[in-house]
Amino acid sequence: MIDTQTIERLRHIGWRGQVLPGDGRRIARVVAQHRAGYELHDGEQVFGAQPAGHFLKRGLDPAERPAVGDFVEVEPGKPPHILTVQSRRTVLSRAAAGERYERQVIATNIDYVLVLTGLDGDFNPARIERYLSLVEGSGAQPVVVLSKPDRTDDVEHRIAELKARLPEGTPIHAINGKDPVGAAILAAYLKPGDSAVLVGSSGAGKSTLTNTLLGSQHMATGDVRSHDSRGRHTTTYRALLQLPSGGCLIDTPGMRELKLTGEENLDLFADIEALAENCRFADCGHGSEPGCAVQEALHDGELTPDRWRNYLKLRDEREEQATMLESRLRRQRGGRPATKPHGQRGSREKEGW
Ligand SMILES: Nc1nc2c(ncn2[C@@H]2O[C@H](COP(=O)(O)OP(=O)(O)OP(=O)(O)O)[C@@H](O)[C@H]2O)c(=O)[nH]1
Ligand SMILES: [Zn+2]
Repeated sequence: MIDTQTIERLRHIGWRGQVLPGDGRRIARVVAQHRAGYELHDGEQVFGAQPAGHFLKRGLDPAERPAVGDFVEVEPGKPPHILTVQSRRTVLSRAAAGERYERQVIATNIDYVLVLTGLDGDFNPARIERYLSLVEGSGAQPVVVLSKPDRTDDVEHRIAELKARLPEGTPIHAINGKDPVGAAILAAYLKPGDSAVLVGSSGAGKSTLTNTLLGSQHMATGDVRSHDSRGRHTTTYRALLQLPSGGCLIDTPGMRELKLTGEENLDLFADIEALAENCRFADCGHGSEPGCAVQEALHDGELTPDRWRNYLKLRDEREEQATMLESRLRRQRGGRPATKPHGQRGSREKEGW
């Protein structure tokens, strides 16, 4: 049955497929994942579902299981079952502890990651860089959104500072989160069929901006947490918000609580890593060694001291994190040493990082 209405509805929640499945099966989007199962959205309503047995097989790469953002084929029933995961156009992931280092999928099929930071005292270019490093390689496009421009006299200067620092072409917008006219510029990233997520530290203005983007619709949206024990207006949890501009905002606890733990990959700094390979000595500490390519680049202004420091910080955190993971895994194994000692990456680990 060719059901144009169904296709239309799915388009609104970001589906780009062409053909609906037969046999009474349907397509829906994963909007939340719990221990007890999945929450799916079909463009109209939210319903629960269980993964089919083959997703639970031991040894299956966890990245192959349904994840938030996935479009899945569902078999009706009580409960409905997720049969297949449609191919993903983008995958946001991070390294995670498990039996070995592996990628944990955070969200899929996200077109834009809006990285939100206040221009007030919270302004922190290094943190923005870290968020971008998380987005690197996902296929999603990062967009830097600077909120609270009304809280500083320094907007132009801070934007210039960021521009100099971030990869060329990264969009940067200063937007008062309470101003619908200003926020309208983000419609470019929230067009019909686009999916975006909003990330940023607590208080950056995510809820404020979300409500502004939702406009008059925001009170009418479903899935609002019905009771709030604290009795005050807090962020209502709505996993998938369909915006008036036609795009949708995926608002998952997984993204909201996204902590930067040093697990990010450092692709953003690939140029620095490449640079360091030109040092005369293979074990160059990039201090006062002769023939150090990093020192030379710093001297020439090719590499800014800020960026170099941030790179070193991220690299150290990553090493620290790896050491912690390693000892945790060793404890889990009952004290046996790791099969792959820290610092000696096998091909699997390399993929993971
Ligand atoms: N002056 C000004 N205040 C803003 C702006 N955007 C947000 N705020 C204020 O900043 C505070 C925090 O905003 P929220 O939207 O709750 O921040 P959040 O990122 O959702 O925070 P969490 O829910 O903790 O993750 C609120 O008091 C907002 O009114 C802005 O552009 N200008
Ligand atoms: Zn060097």
